[in-house]
Amino acid sequence: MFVPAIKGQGTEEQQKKWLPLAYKFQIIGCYAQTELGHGSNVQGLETTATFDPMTDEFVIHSPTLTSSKWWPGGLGKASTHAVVYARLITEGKDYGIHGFIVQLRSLEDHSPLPGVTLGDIGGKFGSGAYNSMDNGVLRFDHVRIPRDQMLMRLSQVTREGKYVQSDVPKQLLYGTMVYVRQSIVADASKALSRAVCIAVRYSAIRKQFGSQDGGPETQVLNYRTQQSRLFPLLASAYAFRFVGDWLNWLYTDVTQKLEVKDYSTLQEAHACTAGLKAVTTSATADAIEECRKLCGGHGYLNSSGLPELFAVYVPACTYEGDNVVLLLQVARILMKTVSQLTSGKQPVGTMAYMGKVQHLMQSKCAVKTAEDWLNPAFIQEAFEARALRMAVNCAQNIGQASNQEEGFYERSPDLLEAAVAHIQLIIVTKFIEKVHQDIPGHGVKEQLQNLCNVYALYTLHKHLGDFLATGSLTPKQGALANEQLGKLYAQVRPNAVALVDAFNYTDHYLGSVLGRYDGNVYPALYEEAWKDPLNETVVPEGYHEYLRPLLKQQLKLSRL
Ligand SMILES: CC/C=C\C/C=C\C/C=C\C/C=C\C/C=C\C/C=C\CC/C=C/C(=O)SCCNC(=O)CCNC(=O)[C@H](O)C(C)(C)COP(=O)(O)OP(=O)(O)OC[C@H]1O[C@@H](n2cnc3c(N)ncnc32)[C@H](O)[C@@H]1OP(=O)(O)O
Ligand SMILES: Cc1cc2nc3c(=O)[nH]c(=O)nc-3n(C[C@H](O)[C@H](O)[C@H](O)COP(=O)(O)OP(=O)(O)OC[C@H]3O[C@@H](n4cnc5c(N)ncnc54)[C@H](O)[C@@H]3O)c2cc1C
Repeated sequence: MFVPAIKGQGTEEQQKKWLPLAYKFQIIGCYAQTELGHGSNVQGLETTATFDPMTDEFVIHSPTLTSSKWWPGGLGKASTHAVVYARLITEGKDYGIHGFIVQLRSLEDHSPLPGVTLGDIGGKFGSGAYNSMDNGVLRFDHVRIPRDQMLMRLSQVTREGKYVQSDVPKQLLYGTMVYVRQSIVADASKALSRAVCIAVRYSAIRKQFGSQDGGPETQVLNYRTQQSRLFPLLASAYAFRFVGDWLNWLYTDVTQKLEVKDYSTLQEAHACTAGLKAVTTSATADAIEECRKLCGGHGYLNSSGLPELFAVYVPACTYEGDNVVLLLQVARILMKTVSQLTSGKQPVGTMAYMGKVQHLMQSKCAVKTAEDWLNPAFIQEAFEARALRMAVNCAQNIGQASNQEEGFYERSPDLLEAAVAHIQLIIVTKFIEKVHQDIPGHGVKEQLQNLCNVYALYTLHKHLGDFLATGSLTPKQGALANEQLGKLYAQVRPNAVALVDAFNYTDHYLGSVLGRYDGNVYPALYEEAWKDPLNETVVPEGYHEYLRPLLKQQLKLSRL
């Protein structure tokens, strides 16, 4: 995040000076934005950067305990420098949050520079899983940096202390977060596909019940309940991969447009990265835990690989923007778009469907049979109608409040659901678009088509209440979707293992005795148990101190 911050907010001169140092690890940087008192509310940060025209320097200061920087990854032990976000004050005026490059530690002996207090914030969730990351705390006591270490692409402070705003939108200050959020979506698919690979392979090996005439028991993968829990997660792993690829394209496109001062897609990039980050990370965190349960008792062992994956993954719901806060950003943009519909302004990009408001508010889904749900046009329209109607309902309810802000506050739980519906529509749309493309490999397209339908119909089934409440579907059509879903699971089953093998993960990368490619699960579990440090001694350390006195007492009593 140090590098993208300098790339996005630094001038060419600043990039030339700092980036080569960072690339060659001659300096190590971190992204110091969040404070003890404020993370989500960036405009509420308290650290100050006051310009001193006498010395041509900024004075970086932490005025309160709550202004201590708190969380930056790499800050605790490793970083020599940070991009610090602070309130810029010049000529007695507060100009709000800006980025500054600040050296924290000596390049000679790594000791903190004068006026800098720093350290690690302590152990984190999951007994050690994420603790290889040194998340840090940082305080400044009037630390001076040269004026040219303010990141000056978006605005400048002159030698005399005049504040000058460039002709670029100030939201570009948040650009680093947009960049990381888009990368988190692709990473969600990676984490989810790891968990699913473990659960699918193990479910093909694990057998319970169902033995007839002394024959083999049933592979748990053949149980309909196992399929209905696992295959939607498999489909989600593919869905997030495709939407992640698309988001990466969108981000590249926006970046190219920004270079020629075209800011027209900035809002679209913000809404899509924020919303997709929120929906994919929440779904992935839940899915990893579901995969643990799908692996029964053995899933709870560290050697299954799932506990560590979960512990490392769950903070993704919080870092780079709390998921609820991000979805409310999407909701704000949805409400803005709905309010502009009457003025004739045509929505664009992923909001374009809202332009069909007249049709979608009244359309009736034409599905009559379960097979009809295999038609992507029906799926697409059902998701569009649900998302648009939820957004319009929210807008109408907000309109009845005494003022917009109050209405938004009161309706925020509904707004959250409307934002999720909009984002799920994007995921479904991008999956449908993907399977319409030429896909090489015999039969691959057909498998992806199945997974696309599973993702869409499972999402529909899970959120059926939304579809019914908005009148986008009838209860009968909801039941037909569920019927079709069951048939799709049966079609996915024969290829389930191949569909996770296709992720091409090595055993080393998976780190799971349950997810081994060769399926040799039981010998591996047995062998792994003997590696437990508790098994280094046959008689445990505490035996003489704690167990023996108890046992001897029992022995004495039994002899009486
Ligand atoms: C064994 C191993 C096991 C497992 C491994 C397996 C798998 C791997 C697992 C995990 C790894 C996965 C991924 C790793 C990849 C990367 C992550 C790595 C580390 C994470 C490091 C984390 C870093 C951080 O967290 S940095 C801090 C992040 N902080 C935030 O996100 C703060 C959130 N808050 C905000 O963004 C803002 O405060 C706000 C909420 C948006 C509010 O802004 P503001 O107060 O200005 O107010 P408004 O809402 O009114 O907005 C004003 C205006 O601006 C527009 N806007 C807002 N944001 C943006 C934006 N980003 N871009 C463009 N425009 C924006 C907004 O729409 C308004 O516009 P209008 O004025 O037009 O309405
Ligand atoms: C592992 C990890 C790594 C991190 N790395 C970095 C880093 O490198 N650099 C950095 O600067 N920061 C980093 N962070 C900090 C991270 O970005 C913040 O923790 C995150 O943005 C959430 O902010 P918060 O902690 O202030 O949560 P809060 O905003 O305090 O959230 C608490 C609760 O309040 C709710 N809430 C908050 N505001 C609203 C609202 N307006 N409406 C409704 N509900 C609301 C949230 O949904 C949540 O339930 C990291 C955090 C973690 C966990």
